[in-house]
Amino acid sequence: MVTVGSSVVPTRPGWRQMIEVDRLTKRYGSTVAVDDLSFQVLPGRVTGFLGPNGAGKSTTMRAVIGLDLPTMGEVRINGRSYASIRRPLCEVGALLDARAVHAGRSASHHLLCIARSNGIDPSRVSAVLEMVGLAGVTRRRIRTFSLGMLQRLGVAAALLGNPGVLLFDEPVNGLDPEGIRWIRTLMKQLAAEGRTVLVSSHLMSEMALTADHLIVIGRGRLVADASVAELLSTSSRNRVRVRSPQAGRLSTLLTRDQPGVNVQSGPDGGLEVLGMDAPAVGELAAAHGVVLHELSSQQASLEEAFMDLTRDSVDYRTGTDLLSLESSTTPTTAGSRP
Ligand SMILES: Nc1ncnc2c1ncn2[C@@H]1O[C@H](COP(=O)(O)OP(=O)(O)OP(=O)(O)O)[C@@H](O)[C@H]1O
Repeated sequence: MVTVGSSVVPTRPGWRQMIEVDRLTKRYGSTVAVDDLSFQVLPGRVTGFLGPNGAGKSTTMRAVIGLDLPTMGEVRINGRSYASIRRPLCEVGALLDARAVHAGRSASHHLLCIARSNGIDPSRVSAVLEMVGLAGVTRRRIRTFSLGMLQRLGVAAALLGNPGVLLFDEPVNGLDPEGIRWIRTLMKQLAAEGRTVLVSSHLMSEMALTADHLIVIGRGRLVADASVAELLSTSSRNRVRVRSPQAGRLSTLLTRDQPGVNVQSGPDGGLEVLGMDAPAVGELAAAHGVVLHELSSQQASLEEAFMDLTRDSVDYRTGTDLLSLESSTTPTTAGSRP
């Protein structure tokens, strides 16, 4: 049984911690993985960490927990470096690589070893295994675990010290729909308890449901630091759908003398208008006596907004992607920057 709730993980008044990434640069030889990156992750909300493949998300997360030393800049957790925290697992929990476990151990032995070496009460082991839904397989060797089970075990390890700061790198990888839903609920619950939650994912639809705030990076640099709503509202793919028995005339009116307005025909004879909001379309139609049968604002999806934002920082692109970019008529929109 999966249990997520404040009855299992009590709220602690000390959970007002924040992660500060301050002018972080990380180079591996000639590769600049992270490039003068600054942002803050605040408590009480789920912060999604997005970026194309190779953008530097994992490197940044590793730097937060001291696994990678910055080439320049620093990362602070509540004002201190990870190395200076006396009992790190009780302040910061992280799931970065679910496969990085001793496969010959059982789930409970694995967690017990971590608990012992970090001065954590061993009673937490059964508590966290219960929380992540692995209570029925505590004695099974980890080598028999599926990827989804490994992810759950990694989440259990991150929660072991009941920390106020949590980092999850692609936690839904390998999870089934029930598992994805469970992770979503868990993230929100942890944030609602006042913790600081940073989670990376490539699943935009999932991020749209889970995150309150987004940090988007591309080629190691900050692209956007904004709420989900702000980010969606700035997308150039926001459009107005309009249907009219005088569609041809309306289309001419919309594009005539209106720089930046783009009108496309939909399959049902409707029009999709980019570069103008719904009230302006309605007023223009009314001023010229054009009858409207439908007028609605269509918001871009997070995936569309993400594609806009990161268009210039995608390192790996297929031929099909290139074709669709070339045929795209909409300009790139930058999100709000701090
Ligand atoms: N240990 C390393 N040695 C050399 N290069 C590395 C190392 N770790 C990461 N890189 C490089 O740094 C860049 C950023 O990688 P990173 O894994 O942080 O990106 P990411 O955003 O997490 O990518 P993905 O979404 O594909 O997981 C990439 O070009 C990667 O090849």
